[in-house]
Amino acid sequence: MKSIKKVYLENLNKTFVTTANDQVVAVNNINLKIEPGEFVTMLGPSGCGKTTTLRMIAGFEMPTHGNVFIGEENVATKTPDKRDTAMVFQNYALFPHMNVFDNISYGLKIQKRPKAEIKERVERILKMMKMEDFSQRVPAQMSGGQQQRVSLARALVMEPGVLLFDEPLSNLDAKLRIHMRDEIRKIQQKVGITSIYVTHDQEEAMALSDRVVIMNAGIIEQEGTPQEIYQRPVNEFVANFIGRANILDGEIVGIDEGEVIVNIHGVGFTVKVYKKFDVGQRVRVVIRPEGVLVGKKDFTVKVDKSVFMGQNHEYGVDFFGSNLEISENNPTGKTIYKIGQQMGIGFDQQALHIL
Ligand SMILES: Nc1ncnc2c1ncn2[C@@H]1O[C@H](COP(=O)(O)OP(=O)(O)OP(=O)(O)O)[C@@H](O)[C@H]1O
Repeated sequence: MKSIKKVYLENLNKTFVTTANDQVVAVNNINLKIEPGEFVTMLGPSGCGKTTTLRMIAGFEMPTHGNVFIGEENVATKTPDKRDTAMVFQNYALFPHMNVFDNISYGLKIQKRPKAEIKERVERILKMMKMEDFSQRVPAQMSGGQQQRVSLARALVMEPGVLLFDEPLSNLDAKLRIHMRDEIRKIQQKVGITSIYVTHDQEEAMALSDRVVIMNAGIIEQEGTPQEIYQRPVNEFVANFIGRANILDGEIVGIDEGEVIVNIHGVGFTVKVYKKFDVGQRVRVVIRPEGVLVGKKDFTVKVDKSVFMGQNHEYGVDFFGSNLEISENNPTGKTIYKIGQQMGIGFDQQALHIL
């Protein structure tokens, strides 16, 4: 395997000019460092600029301005073949008339590698991906998941410094997506290759990544480990985009080292903080549905929704005129509250996060 490369995007911008002569800022001066061997996912709503960013890394799109470093080299204006990257596409992009072996070996043939080397490399990848038995099949004789594995093998066989994924699992059904994402992660860790992955599926991003980059309207809202993004979102956009979030009004009423006391509708909670707050400051507080505790006495609320989901019981309650979502884990043997009933609740202080 050749060297595993770092990637650095510096003030990267892409402004499209439409046929009506409107300017669309798809990517707005983003900066991002990706370490060698890291698996980074770009996640965001439709139109946020994640695909355009990936395509600028691959060389399918030229930046309006800014730089793309792959390793030490600035490749911003180079064609895709002059960059040390390989891409796995959403639609697999396999040659329909070629069998698996020929699809995987295509890039190496273009590079005019010796026949024996091609055979050895393709067979090694097929073995690693447990696809030896498929080598003579053509794409039409395989399932979507199998075709996507061929597409991944075709990228890996080139031994690129960076592997790029453009929503590779979107065309697969839910069960296969989970299986394939586990497989992608396993293979990526085995090979140790730097990987940049684009998706709009937050669960996929959390399951795959060392680091998640949340994009919105051409900018990066937050980057961090899946835990950081989920537990410590920097703003309401990120809190609402990743998982489900209840966002409550509160007021800082006390400050101690690394902690504050926040008053939420008359009840004080001690919360760990990561930035400076002042006494009297009005704040927004995030609590995930699983951080709301059923059976506590801090607040009495009325149940509007009560749904048994197996692993958890989902409630919706009226909390001072707004809806509060509650997810009670492992409901077996616990009291089930029905719509219209009163329920006592509290908040897990460790799960409260002040924006
Ligand atoms: N060739 C183009 N000409 C004009 N505008 C474009 C072009 N390509 C993309 N855009 C615009 O740039 C913005 C970002 O698009 P991009 O495809 O990067 O978003 P995305 O986050 O990948 O969305 P999706 O998840 O829907 O693919 C969008 O507003 C899109 O309409």
